[in-house]
Amino acid sequence: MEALAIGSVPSRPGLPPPTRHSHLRRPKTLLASAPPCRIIAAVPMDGAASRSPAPLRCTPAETDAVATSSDETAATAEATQQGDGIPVEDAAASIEGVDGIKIRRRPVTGPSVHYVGPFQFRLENEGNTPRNILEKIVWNKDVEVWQMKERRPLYMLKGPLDNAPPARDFVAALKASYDRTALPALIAEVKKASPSRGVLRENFDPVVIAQTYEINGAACLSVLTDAKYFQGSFDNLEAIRNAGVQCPLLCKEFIIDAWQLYYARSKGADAVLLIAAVLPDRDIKYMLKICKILGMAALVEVHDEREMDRVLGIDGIQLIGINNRNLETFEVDISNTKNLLEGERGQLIAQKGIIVVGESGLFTPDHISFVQNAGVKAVLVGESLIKQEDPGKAIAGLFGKDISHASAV
Ligand SMILES: O=P(O)(O)OC[C@@H](O)[C@@H](O)c1c[nH]c2ccccc12
Repeated sequence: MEALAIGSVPSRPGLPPPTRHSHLRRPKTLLASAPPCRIIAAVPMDGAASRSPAPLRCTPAETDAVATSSDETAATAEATQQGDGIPVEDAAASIEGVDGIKIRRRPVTGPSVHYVGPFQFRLENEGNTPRNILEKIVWNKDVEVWQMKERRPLYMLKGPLDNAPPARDFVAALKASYDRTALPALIAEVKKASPSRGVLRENFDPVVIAQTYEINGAACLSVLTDAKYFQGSFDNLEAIRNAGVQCPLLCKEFIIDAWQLYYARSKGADAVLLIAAVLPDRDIKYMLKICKILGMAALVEVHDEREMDRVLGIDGIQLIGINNRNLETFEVDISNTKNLLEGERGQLIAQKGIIVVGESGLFTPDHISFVQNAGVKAVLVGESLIKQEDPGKAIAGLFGKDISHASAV
């Protein structure tokens, strides 16, 4: 495999410049214990993209180099994710052990694409094949963010933010709605497609959908910005913000790098999603601080007891989202919300004054009462609204009553 060391590798910010073959460097112990690579494809580089179903390109982030959200985490992440000096099994274990996240944030054994002269080879092994959709999304996001950062370095984003209108108060909007309706406040989601459900709505005008959600009683809106898996965009977020919508906006993104927080704010976000399955505790803490500086709220999403306990150990969290959908398997079970709020966890949440948001799989007034009885004060709803002919009118159907400001509640 070392013979395939051809091509140059751009350096990643904050890391030493790569040596000539550093992108193909593998720890000896890893080489010794890793199963032999399978050669999946060998194609000439010219015209390869048009013949290959999934065009192969060697992008900077497909290298072994690691960029993390904080300098603080860089050292640990580099050590664990490159697996330097530890056998592959131990490398995998320590990655899983990084502050409790189960997914691998980057391919452990480096890129799967290699070049020999004009040929591209995809060499797949366990370490560079995503184990589930969440890993796939996050690995792709890593490449994407790195490219976006190259185009718009942080200093370019920071300047204009000084004169930008302040973020709207996402948490206050949820509380006001709950007080007004005595029902969970609605965060209505502007989502065209999802990896589990495919395209949810063909005729998709994000601004019109956002406006109809607002008129019909949504407290806040959630706007998908991931393009590859959800057909969302930051243009949608910006367009909704510029169209005069008053509701605070949640940027629904897979955040892995603090740069994305600044970018989201620059596009009009008032809140961001931080997914505990993807972020180690110290990244969550670090990002919460930046959100505070930017005036944005953070919805910290959990799916199981372990993630909930991790998050309850972090100070300063105002919003916890319980996702009823397992992002690794797509299974949806709304009793997850109830299970995670039972007993001491529910008591601690109440003591800390945290607002819990029930997320995913909510379709009927019974579902809404079920999660409300479990203790949620807000719900995040996408599919059941967006699939209806008039997504705004669908809100009254979901709650069993009109919750718009116009209605006498
Ligand atoms: O369409 P649903 O089942 O109502 O789900 C909405 C929302 O909870 C879901 O889109 C979601 C929850 N957490 C996420 C994280 C990333 C992408 C999407 C999500």
